Amino acid sequence: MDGIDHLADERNKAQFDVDAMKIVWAGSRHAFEVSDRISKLVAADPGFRKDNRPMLGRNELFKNTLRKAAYAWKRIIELHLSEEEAAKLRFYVDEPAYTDLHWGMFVPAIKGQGTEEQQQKWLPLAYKMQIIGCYGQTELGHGSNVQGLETTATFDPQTDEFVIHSPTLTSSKWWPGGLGKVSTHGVIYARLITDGRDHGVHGFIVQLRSLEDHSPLPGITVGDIGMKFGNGAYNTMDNGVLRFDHVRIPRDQMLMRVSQVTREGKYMQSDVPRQLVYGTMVYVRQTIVADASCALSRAVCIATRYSAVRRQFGSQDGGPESQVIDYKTQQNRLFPLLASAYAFRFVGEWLKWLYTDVTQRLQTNDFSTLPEAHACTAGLKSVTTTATADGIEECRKLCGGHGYLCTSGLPELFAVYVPACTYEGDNIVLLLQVARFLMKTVSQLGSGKKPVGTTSYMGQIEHLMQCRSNVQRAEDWLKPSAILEAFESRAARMSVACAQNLTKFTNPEEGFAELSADLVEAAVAHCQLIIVSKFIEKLLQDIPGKGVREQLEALCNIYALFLLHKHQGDFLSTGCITAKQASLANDQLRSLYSQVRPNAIALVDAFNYTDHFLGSILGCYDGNVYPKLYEAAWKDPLNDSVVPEGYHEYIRPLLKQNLRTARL
Ligand SMILES: CCCCCCCCCCCCCCCCCCCCCC(=O)SCCNC(=O)CCNC(=O)[C@H](O)C(C)(C)COP(=O)(O)OP(=O)(O)OC[C@H]1O[C@@H](n2cnc3c(N)ncnc32)[C@H](O)[C@@H]1OP(=O)(O)O
Ligand SMILES: Cc1cc2nc3c(=O)[nH]c(=O)nc-3n(C[C@H](O)[C@H](O)[C@H](O)COP(=O)(O)OP(=O)(O)OC[C@H]3O[C@@H](n4cnc5c(N)ncnc54)[C@H](O)[C@@H]3O)c2cc1C
Repeated sequence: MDGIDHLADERNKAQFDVDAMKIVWAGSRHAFEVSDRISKLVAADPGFRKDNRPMLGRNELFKNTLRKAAYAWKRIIELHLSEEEAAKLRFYVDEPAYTDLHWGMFVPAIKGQGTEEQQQKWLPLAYKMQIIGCYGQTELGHGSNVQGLETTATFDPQTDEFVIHSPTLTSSKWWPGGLGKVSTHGVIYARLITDGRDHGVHGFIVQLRSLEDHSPLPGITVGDIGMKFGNGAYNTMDNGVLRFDHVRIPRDQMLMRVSQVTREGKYMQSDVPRQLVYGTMVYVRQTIVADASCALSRAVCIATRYSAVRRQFGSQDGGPESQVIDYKTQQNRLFPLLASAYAFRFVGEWLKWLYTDVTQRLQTNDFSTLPEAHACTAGLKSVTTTATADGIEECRKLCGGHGYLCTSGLPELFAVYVPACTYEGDNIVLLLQVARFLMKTVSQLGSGKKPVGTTSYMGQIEHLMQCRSNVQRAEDWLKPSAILEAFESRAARMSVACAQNLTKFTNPEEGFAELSADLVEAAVAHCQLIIVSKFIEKLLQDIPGKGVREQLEALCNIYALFLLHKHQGDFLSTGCITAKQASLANDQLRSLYSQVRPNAIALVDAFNYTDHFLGSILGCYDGNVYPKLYEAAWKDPLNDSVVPEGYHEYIRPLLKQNLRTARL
């Protein structure tokens, strides 16, 4: 606007090499270069404009999304983008659309659960988008309880077909993204019935709409489920409702990697565990952890830049007022979120590695790490999305009144992000899965079976049950060993306490239900330990760039000590630390905030977000907030006329009537 960088002084204060940090954030130089190039390409293309989203009605908004998705595909083809580049392009276009489900769930479901033959048949069509697919699992009556789904797929040996049917209202598919108006096909989850026997839930590829004129095929009723939370926001997505009336599909459209139905109608199970039917969810949960770091870093970037621009109180001798970022209360709310964004980035990287590893093992029929992969993806999805949704809302408050304006970008980000706490598994339901895994691990401790992976700390259970932290000075909390011991003993003691309480119940399931709130807390403690320990492990790697390691160490300590402060009750009640040590941790935290303060703007610059992607006046790179806010206000449709529409109908008569009343 005025070409001046209003945050230049802040950028000059940085004590580290921001370009080197950009590479750490991106994961590698290659990832950085791809991300940088594609984000700029999207930002420069008017076809991807998004600032008008909150003003559009549903039909207009949806059509606009269809246009953008088609345009994105055209650009992907024209520019010969690789799979990685195309995924980045969709990410930077930053508009939820049916393509998320097509690429994010439909394709992975066929890859993970289809046989070689099925993959060869369906994947090329999906890759070219000659068919568009969704993931049709949740029903009106059941989402969390997958085993409770009611849709049926009954084998008809006469015709070698399955008959897909919705027997009740509650069996209507409800929520699948992309289903409402776009998908031509779906991976539909239904109870498999052969010869009168129910074999539980399996996946089937079902064509839903004609490839000629897009009308629903016979026996299929399909539509959108209606407006969702927040204007614009997730309403770009056509979450759908779907009912089947005895729809017939060929037998070879059941996804048959896990189990098969023969021509004669015989049900056969491979030696693959049945939980692989849930494999797509494990995959998506892993990607959601990486998405959490993106969404949180985006909100934190906005709040940090604006906190450096915004001044309130504290003027001395007519000088400028204080930047709100200098208030310790602001730092105490903002810097742990900045640290969390980095923490989630690194745990996301690790989880991707774990997922790749388990996938490779599955290919050789090694299923040994599947339970841990399930527990880690479920638990980390839950903990990171909860913290991110809360964090985005905190960032809105950190921006004061202006944070409530759509032009801050925060209301829309919150509205789009918050269902992540529910979709792909309700966060509490997922933590209960982690708790089951932990109780199993604790119960096996005496059996000589060594806990491995993320539960290997339980191998030193005797030490962890009685150790006392030896922190004596605030600086002692900077030692990774002190932090790890405190987090490990807290997690171990909470799990063991739950396990001991469970033994008081004759019926273990009753006990589990009664103690579920405590079990969820134990699961959170375990997941937070994973995040802290993966951040510490990241610091053991070679980290080039002046001052980069020091900044990451400070952020790692902030993340850990902030959690320790927030969950003091756990640490104190389990006797892992004393009240004095808790207070020392808090002292250390304050001093870490002072260390991070001069680097705060550079630390958010390292995310390398374009102004287009951020979509926020408060977070714009040059910090020139006020003129931009002022100018944007005048662009609101309400300001198209000076006297509003409706004046003559509703305002003028009121004013006249008031005059008459006043004269009386
Ligand atoms: C506009 C502005 C800007 C834009 C800005 C953008 C910025 C922000 C960016 C945001 C962008 C986002 C983009 C992403 C797109 C996403 C789109 C949304 C997609 C959402 C899709 C969905 O929402 S799709 C449906 C997901 N729906 C669930 O998620 C159901 C949960 N419900 C279950 O998942 C099961 O129901 C549940 C509970 C396990 C019990 O299952 P159950 O009853 O069968 O099993 P049991 O509990 O009895 O467990 C028996 C044994 O199975 C073991 N086990 C269980 N699960 C296992 C597994 N998965 N793998 C291995 N093992 C497993 C367990 O550990 C036990 O093991 P053991 O026997 O050894 O103890
Ligand atoms: C935006 C969005 C997009 C979605 N996209 C898709 C999609 O593409 N495909 C698809 O198939 N589905 C999709 N879903 C559905 C989603 O996966 C489910 O909503 C989710 O799994 C939660 O299930 P539910 O709605 O049945 O919640 P419920 O289980 O009914 O949850 C209600 C409450 O009950 C609690 N609760 C439930 N069970 C237990 C328990 N055992 N113990 C303690 N508390 C419990 C929960 O914590 C929650 O507080 C989407 C949902 C949303 C919001």
